[in-house]
Amino acid sequence: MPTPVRLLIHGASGRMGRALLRLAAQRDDVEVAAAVQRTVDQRVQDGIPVFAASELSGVPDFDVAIDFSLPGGFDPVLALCQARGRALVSGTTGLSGPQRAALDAAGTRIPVLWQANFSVGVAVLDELVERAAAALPGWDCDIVESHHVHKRDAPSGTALALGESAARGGARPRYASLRAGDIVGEHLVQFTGTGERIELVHRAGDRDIFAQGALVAATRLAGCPPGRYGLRELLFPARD
Ligand SMILES: NC(=O)C1=CN([C@@H]2O[C@H](COP(=O)(O)OP(=O)(O)OC[C@H]3O[C@@H](n4cnc5c(N)ncnc54)[C@H](OP(=O)(O)O)[C@@H]3O)[C@@H](O)[C@H]2O)C=CC1
Ligand SMILES: O=C(O)C1=N[C@H](C(=O)O)C[C@H](O)C1
Repeated sequence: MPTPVRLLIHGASGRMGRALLRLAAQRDDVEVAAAVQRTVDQRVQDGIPVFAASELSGVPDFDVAIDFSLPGGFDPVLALCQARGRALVSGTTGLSGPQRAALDAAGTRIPVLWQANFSVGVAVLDELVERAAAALPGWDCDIVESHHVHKRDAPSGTALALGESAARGGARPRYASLRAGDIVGEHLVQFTGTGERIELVHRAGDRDIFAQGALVAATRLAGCPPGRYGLRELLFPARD
């Protein structure tokens, strides 16, 4: 049995962080070295040491940090990974242009994977959107995303990433956002011509799909050379 990959879970008390901790506990290829959240009320949880964001420099050694926090928490965890020479998997959305540039720069020193959406279904949707956009010149392209009322960024990271794929295919996407109830995440990409319409839609029913994707990506990123990695090349290595 190979040695488990040691994880730092950053954003541990959040909706995604809780799913990551629960699913990591069910796997034998990872172990959680530490959990980090903005504020701490319990120093140890289920045997895992918990640190406040202000204590980040004191976390024990780890192989890969998994970050699902907020843009305000992103810079410190990226800096920590670079200082320690450790890999980073991040799904935090709403990052600024400079933060995205810092990710690219970090890829020259450590293995880095940032992905707006860690579900397999959205990875496939992304391919379909680019192909549809290329095949439908002149059609309108609208991306409608729906999420729970607690989500802060809009359009969602996924909507923006799908829009980039549509643009690569030649479309000029427009965006609309809906915040309602407890919707986990839905993305509709609609291509409209004259007298006809194509709708490509992905509906996430459970955050576990994102958490599983991030955990698998972390196990594959551990031990990789420095670089800026994509989810598809880690999940489907034979295809890319
Ligand atoms: N790429 C993907 O597949 C997905 C991405 N996301 C993205 O992941 C992020 C988290 O989502 P979600 O779990 O719903 O959010 P939550 O608000 O539920 O959780 C946020 C977490 O980050 C922590 N946090 C907030 N600010 C900081 C900071 N400055 N430093 C360190 N930790 C901080 C919070 O700690 P505390 O509780 O102490 O405030 C909490 O643990 C969002 O950007 C979301 O868009 C979500 C789902 C899937
Ligand atoms: O905040 C969320 O919940 C989600 N955020 C990601 C995004 O911004 O696209 C991914 C997913 O849709 C859930």
